[in-house]
Amino acid sequence: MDNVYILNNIGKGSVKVTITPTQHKTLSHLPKRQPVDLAFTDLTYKVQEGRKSNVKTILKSVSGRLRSGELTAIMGPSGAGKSTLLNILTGYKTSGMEGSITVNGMERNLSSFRKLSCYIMQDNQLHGNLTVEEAMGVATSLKLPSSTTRDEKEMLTETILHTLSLMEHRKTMTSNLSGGQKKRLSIALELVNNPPIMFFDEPTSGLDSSSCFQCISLLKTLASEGRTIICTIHQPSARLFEKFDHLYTLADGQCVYQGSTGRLVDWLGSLKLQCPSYHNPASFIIEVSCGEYGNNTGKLVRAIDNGNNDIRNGMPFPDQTPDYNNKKDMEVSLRAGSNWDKNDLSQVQEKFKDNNSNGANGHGNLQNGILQYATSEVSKGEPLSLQMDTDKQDNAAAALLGTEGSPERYATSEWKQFWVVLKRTLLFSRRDWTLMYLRLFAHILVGFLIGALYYDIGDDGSKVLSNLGFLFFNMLFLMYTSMTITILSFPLEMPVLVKEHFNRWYSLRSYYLAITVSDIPFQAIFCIIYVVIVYLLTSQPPVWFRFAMFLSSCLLISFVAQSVGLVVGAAMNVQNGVFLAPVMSVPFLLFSGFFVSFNAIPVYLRWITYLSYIRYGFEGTALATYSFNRTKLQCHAPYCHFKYPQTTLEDLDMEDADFALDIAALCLIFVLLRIFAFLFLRWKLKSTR
Ligand SMILES: Nc1ncnc2c1ncn2[C@@H]1O[C@H](COP(=O)(O)OP(=O)(O)OP(=O)(O)O)[C@@H](O)[C@H]1O
Repeated sequence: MDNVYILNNIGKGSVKVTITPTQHKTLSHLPKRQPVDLAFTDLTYKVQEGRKSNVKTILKSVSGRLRSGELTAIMGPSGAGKSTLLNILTGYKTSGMEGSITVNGMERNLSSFRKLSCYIMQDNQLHGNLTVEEAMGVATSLKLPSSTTRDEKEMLTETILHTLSLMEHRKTMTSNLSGGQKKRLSIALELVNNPPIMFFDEPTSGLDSSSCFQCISLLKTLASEGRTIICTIHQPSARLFEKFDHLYTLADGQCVYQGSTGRLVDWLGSLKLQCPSYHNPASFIIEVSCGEYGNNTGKLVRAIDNGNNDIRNGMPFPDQTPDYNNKKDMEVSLRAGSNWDKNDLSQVQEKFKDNNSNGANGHGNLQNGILQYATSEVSKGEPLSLQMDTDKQDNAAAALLGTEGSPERYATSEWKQFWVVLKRTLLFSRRDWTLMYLRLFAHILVGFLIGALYYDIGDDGSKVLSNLGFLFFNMLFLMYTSMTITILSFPLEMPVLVKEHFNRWYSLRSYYLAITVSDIPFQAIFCIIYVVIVYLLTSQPPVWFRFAMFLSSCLLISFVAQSVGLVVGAAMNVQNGVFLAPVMSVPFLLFSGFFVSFNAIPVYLRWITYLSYIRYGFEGTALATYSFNRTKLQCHAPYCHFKYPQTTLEDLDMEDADFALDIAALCLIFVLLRIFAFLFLRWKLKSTR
């Protein structure tokens, strides 16, 4: 409320002055979401180490409560298990885990949970070739339902950018943003659909102290609007530490402290661990956990029962799980608003009691975003459920029960996702100098070089062997250019894909289809330019149908090689891919029919020729050049052995070869490789988790 002051202005009577308190930047245009509390009980995480059945226990039956409206720090010495705990809570890691994780008192359903949460990883995982505004455009297109209008999306983008102080950088390429700005952009992108739970892996890493403070202040604001904000952090400064509401500390995979940051020193004092005056409590708890004051881990773990006990009363946290087998409980929960107990203002106040001492704004700050919704509904004095239509009740029930995911896994249809990712990839390609202009330049340059080397040999009966060398070189060039560019560029996409796919921006299918389709037109244009140059300069038969056959063989070879690049890029990293792909191509080159004709290959090795896509391409271009009753070639030498094209085909063992079969084989290999690449990609996504 505005404060009105009456000031006496000497000689002119009184003047009324209105002082409006500074407004917090708010996120009032975000979609409304329900607040969410997260609890975990007896969480154990084990990994298999080495080949032998050595099992390493990383998290040892830890428990904890992470509440909405609070900024929680997960701290601990290096190797204590912070990242592991975060990965498990986000659902990023699922195998090897035991124990229970509940969301608002209900057993977590991972599919529903991933729609409620977002995970912002340590390295910002942003596409460098987009401006801030474009990146936000992609996020709003993918993360908001299609029913959202363009104006609404723009307003939302503006609000978020304004709140996160990125408005003046909206035209800046993300690659040119500072570390702190990149971090804020990562948050801005995920804020689009207003997830009630946000996880951050070391959000302050790589930032200077001022940016660290800004970043944590921002997280604090997000939390004070009702979100559950959880982040791992390495030893924050005292000023930064004060910003956190809740602290969860791990040592050697066990919980040594869980509670408000304000109570930490007293709690440790009660266990005879006095924090020296003027010492940063955050450093002190880490030092204690590291054993610098003796071995106190066991004592701390027991005092808090490994995270089971509430330090406020030393008692175990109450069990919040409602009995949803009981239909009545379920009805009561939905109807009387008990499912959203967090919407009960009195409970919100209760929750924030602990933080008021800690400088938190309590519910005074909860005007916007999540709790605005909650409190406004309650303030009307009606139970929330009475204001929900039947559909909403069903959805709420499904989400709570976790028995079935909401019918829509993603905010938009797969067609829309495909279209948005395709447009984004085309934009990158246009802006990527290496990908586009260097490739174009290479095709033109090599085209003219080959044209000059094999100039006018196409119709010369004495130079047929050179012409076959030219045909083989075409295969080699097109194969390597399209394969290596994919091997080099595709793995770089992986971290962004992992983040965006995990945060439910799009399905892997739509992403894969979009990137598969996006490079085909460019590859086709480069290949056509190259083929036109070499075909004309080397004087291959000037017949349209032969040119079309020649071109289609070359096009298919480059598409197939690109697919090989995708398979390799999806299955391994750049270093391995760049070495292995050319090495693996050697057998295909040897069995292409250029070095050894089919009949000369030992019978037991002939099967390899059927797998060699180079063979089909080489055969296709050879048939386009010498088959289909081509008339005899010119001969400017005393004797031309290959004057008759039929002789060339006989020497190559291609007299019975079928061009249609070559094309069909290339198409089949193309489709199979694309399917393999998809399967590898899916496996890679799972295995990185
Ligand atoms: N897949 C794995 N195989 C073997 N050990 C693992 C595996 N994953 C994690 N660890 C071990 O588990 C322990 C906890 O790892 P984690 O990354 O969670 O620690 P952290 O607390 O985040 O450390 P830091 O602060 O240094 O990042 C470490 O000792 C680590 O070596």
